[in-house]
Amino acid sequence: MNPNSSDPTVQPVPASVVEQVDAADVTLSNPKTAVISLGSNLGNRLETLQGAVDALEDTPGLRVKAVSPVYETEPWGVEPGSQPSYFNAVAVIRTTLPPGSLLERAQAVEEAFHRVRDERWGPRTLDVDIVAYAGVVSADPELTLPHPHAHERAFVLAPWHDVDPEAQLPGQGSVDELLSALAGDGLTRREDLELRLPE
Ligand SMILES: Nc1ncnc2c1ncn2[C@@H]1O[C@H](COP(=O)(O)OP(=O)(O)OP(=O)(O)O)[C@@H](O)[C@H]1O
Ligand SMILES: Nc1nc2c(c(=O)[nH]1)N=C(CO)CN2
Repeated sequence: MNPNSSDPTVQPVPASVVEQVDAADVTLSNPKTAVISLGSNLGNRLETLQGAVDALEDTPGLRVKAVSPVYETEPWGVEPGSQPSYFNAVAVIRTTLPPGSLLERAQAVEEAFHRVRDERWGPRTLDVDIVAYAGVVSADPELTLPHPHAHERAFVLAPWHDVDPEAQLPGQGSVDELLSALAGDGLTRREDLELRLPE
């Protein structure tokens, strides 16, 4: 006899709960690769980018697998000369965090570096964007995947290409081709600077 069938306190688990638990198990046991873009154009830009890499590594369920070279870049999307130049880099991570939790962590790291949100594309101590999360494609404005501007930003594609020349931007094509289609102006690889991969 089924031992539960005579126990009135044991309710069947609703299918929706089983689905959620299964989905969580899949995430927990199955780390995903994600690409994070880092940018800074205020304060000590290199120190801030390194701090962000270290803070990401300090996140439970997240490992930084690669950090790109550092690029000095002209501010994109704003009046030329209206802001200081950026330092940009990308980090490739493996994580068991689902996308929404990764975004929360990214925003907490920005806040730790005193990021102030006022104007769109305004100058900032630190910007941490999720460029891509596994092959996920989503139009959710809270978390659009891949990042809605990634395909048109050489400051994202060039460092990503450096660490993964075969990379694909889900729904957009190869990073190599997307990068070739953009003028590489306003981007200088800073050979004299380096971000450390946390140990
Ligand atoms: N892939 C993504 N990565 C980070 N934030 C995202 C993403 N998709 C949507 N967002 C949303 O965008 C909002 C604004 O982000 P943020 O202030 O960093 O924009 P921004 O850096 O000024 O511009 P951009 O998003 O074009 O880089 C965030 O609150 C977040 O919810
Ligand atoms: N060069 C450069 N330009 C930008 C950057 C950035 O990181 N680098 N970030 C922006 C908003 O996320 C807007 N413009």
